[in-house]
Amino acid sequence: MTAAVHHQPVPPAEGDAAIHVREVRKSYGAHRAVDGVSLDVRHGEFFGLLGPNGAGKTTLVEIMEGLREADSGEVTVLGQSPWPRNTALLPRMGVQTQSSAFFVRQTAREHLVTVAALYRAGAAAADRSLETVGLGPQRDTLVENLSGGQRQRLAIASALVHGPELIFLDEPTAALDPQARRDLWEVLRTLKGEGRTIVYTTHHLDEAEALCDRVAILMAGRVRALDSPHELVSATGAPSRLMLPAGRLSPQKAAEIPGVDRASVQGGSLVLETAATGKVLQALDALTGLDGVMTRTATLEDVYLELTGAPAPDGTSAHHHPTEQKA
Ligand SMILES: Nc1ncnc2c1ncn2[C@@H]1O[C@H](COP(=O)(O)OP(=O)(O)OP(=O)(O)O)[C@@H](O)[C@H]1O
Repeated sequence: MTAAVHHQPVPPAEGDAAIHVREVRKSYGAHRAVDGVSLDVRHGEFFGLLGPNGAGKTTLVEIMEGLREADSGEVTVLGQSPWPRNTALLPRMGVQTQSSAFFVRQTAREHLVTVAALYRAGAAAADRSLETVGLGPQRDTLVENLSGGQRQRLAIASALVHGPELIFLDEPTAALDPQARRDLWEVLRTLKGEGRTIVYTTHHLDEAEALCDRVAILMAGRVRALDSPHELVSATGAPSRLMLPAGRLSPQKAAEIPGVDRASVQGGSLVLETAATGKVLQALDALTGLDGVMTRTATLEDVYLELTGAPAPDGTSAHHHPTEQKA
């Protein structure tokens, strides 16, 4: 894939958020899929939507995209209401979903040219998008003969072909091999660099941490946390782990080091959990030296597991994670 997108950069937007969501609710029968969500996505922001299966991510995104009507609440996208279906918004938005439809009897390029034409964009735009997602070599392959990962890239190219200022991507890397995944990250960073706003649904926490300016973690239809990955990780109580070769120090002795919360042997390593990494490293240095000692600090995945693992019957957080976004 090439990171060069070559579409017109988006002019800097002023003022209001790209997406404004207030107290949005949507039920299917008695089931509250989205249960009072409020959030803003800023212009030019790379915004991640995370949460377990069934948390309400797709429902919320479809409401933003104008594909679904909310039962109540307020939604504004690029300054307009997306519902009832707002055709003025379509050229400004790109949407990739898990169930993207294709013209399977066409080649990859023909498919993209067809999609581009729907937006009054020319064949050159189709060619650019093909290159952007690394499908140049498959341009003349029938869509029905593309691999799963290649189809996924074609879906992404279809979402980008008209140079939209707001892009919705739903698990875009789900079927990609590790190299294609990293390549797509570069493409996405370039899109962001061009000033585009990206709403990104993913189950890959490493991806959210590497790409997103802010993430919202949804659970049972509610926002359980919303902030930058860095702030969420800083605010978490998840410990850092220090690992040293087992046998160098007994777990009992390690547990006595001030600041060590837990010491256990896992595989060939002695693993120390601590919230006071510096202090424990100093003590270890004096006891055994630091050769071969590895540290693993808390990640967004730790935050996510801590949040989503905890029961929340009333939807509030038992932890001290910020649920209010900073303006
Ligand atoms: N059309 C529908 N009719 C009835 N129930 C639905 C419908 N769509 C979704 N639901 C239910 O609403 C809840 C939220 O679903 P949604 O697809 O929004 O979750 P999600 O966070 O996108 O999940 P996943 O990570 O599995 O894609 C789920 O319990 C789901 O079963």
